[in-house]
Amino acid sequence: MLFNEKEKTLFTLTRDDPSNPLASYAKSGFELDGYEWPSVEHYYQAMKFDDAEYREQIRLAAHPADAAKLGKSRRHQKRKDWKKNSVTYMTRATYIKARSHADVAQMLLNSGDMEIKDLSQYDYFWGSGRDLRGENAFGKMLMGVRQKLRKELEK
Ligand SMILES: Nc1c(N[C@@H]2O[C@H](COP(=O)(O)O)[C@@H](O)[C@H]2O)[nH]c(=O)[nH]c1=O
Repeated sequence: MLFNEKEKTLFTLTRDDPSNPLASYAKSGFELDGYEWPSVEHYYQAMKFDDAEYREQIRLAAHPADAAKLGKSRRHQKRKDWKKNSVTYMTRATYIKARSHADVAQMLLNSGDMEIKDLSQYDYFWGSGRDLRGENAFGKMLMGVRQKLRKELEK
């Protein structure tokens, strides 16, 4: 049946689902650049800014959603090179999270060669948008990290 085949080749999630270990909102902490980060989202949002004090405020946010809100503030200027580097920061944090939590790495590796899609309806960059034609940058990033983890296992 077509439906079943589709199920086998597609792995879906949404970036802001704290209950999914692969989401950036998952509360799986890790250490990076000399600090403890409560989630990938905290790190990603903090890295938007040069202002160390504001970064620290984001790092200490109670919930990934609060970190995201602070990251969207128009009162604080984002780094000029942010758009160019945003995917790199999301990738770095996700990779370090997976290296710090064996169960997260395993979950990603268990997805095999399935296409990973972020189904976020309102996000045409990280997600797939309402019409599923979005960039799916979050899903692509996860597939890249999966590839890297797999290569490291082969060594
Ligand atoms: N980071 C990014 C975009 N982010 C866009 O801005 C929204 C909020 O961004 P964020 O806080 O980064 O998740 C996000 O939902 C997405 O639509 N867009 C792009 O073309 N290229 C990027 O590199």
